[in-house]
Amino acid sequence: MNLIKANGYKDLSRKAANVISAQVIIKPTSILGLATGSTPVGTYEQLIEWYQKGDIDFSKVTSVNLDEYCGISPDNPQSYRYFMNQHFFNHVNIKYENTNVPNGLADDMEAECVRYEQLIADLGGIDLQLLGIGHNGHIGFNEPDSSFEKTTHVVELNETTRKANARFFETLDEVPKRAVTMGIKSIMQSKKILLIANGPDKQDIIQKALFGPVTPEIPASILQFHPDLTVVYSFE
Ligand SMILES: N[C@@H]1[C@@H](O)[C@H](O)[C@@H](COP(=O)(O)O)O[C@@H]1O
Repeated sequence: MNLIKANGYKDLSRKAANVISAQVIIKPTSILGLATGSTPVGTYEQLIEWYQKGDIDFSKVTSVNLDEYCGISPDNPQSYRYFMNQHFFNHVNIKYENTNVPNGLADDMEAECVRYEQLIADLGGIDLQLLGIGHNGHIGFNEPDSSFEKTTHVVELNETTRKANARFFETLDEVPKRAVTMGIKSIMQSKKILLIANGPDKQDIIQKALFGPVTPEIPASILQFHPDLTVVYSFE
């Protein structure tokens, strides 16, 4: 595990963007696993800035996002597809057809999970997966559970997660109750993982996830077993 302490959010964003940038420069056809949430926003901003300066080229990159809410259309500003377009895809030269987010509106969610998992396999797996972390240790939307759910699946979001995400919605009632997420196996099979955590409220869960027992009650704790994990954090 490679632990990198950053001095505040701007520094964290720059350091995380450096890891992604190095990946894309070394392998322009990289498969990037991308994440939503407030933490990666600064990382995307930094990457956009470097793209605009001509330092990084996304034209051959393919992306696969971790998760999406069920029952929300891609045009809905609260959807993760919309988030990715707004915060990243619309500002760089990644080809839209090479960007993938699970379809939360699929009629048959089971089939959508199978399709998404197969898509990742057909791409040859993820080269670098970016992850944030929820206060309960969730990664993607893999919520604390009695076992590690392996592949892409539909989850019932728990109350802490819905409350934490309610800030993006008008009311808590509007926060979807279900989401589709890559599973632990999908994430763990990524060749490299970059976990980012920002703010004093993430210190406790990072401590538990990285240095406590590996348990599905703290989904991120499985990352201790990943052979190429980089964690960039700032608890300021
Ligand atoms: N599904 C996302 C996660 O992928 C993200 O890591 C988490 C933390 O978000 P934030 O970075 O806003 O704390 O929020 C959501 O639940």
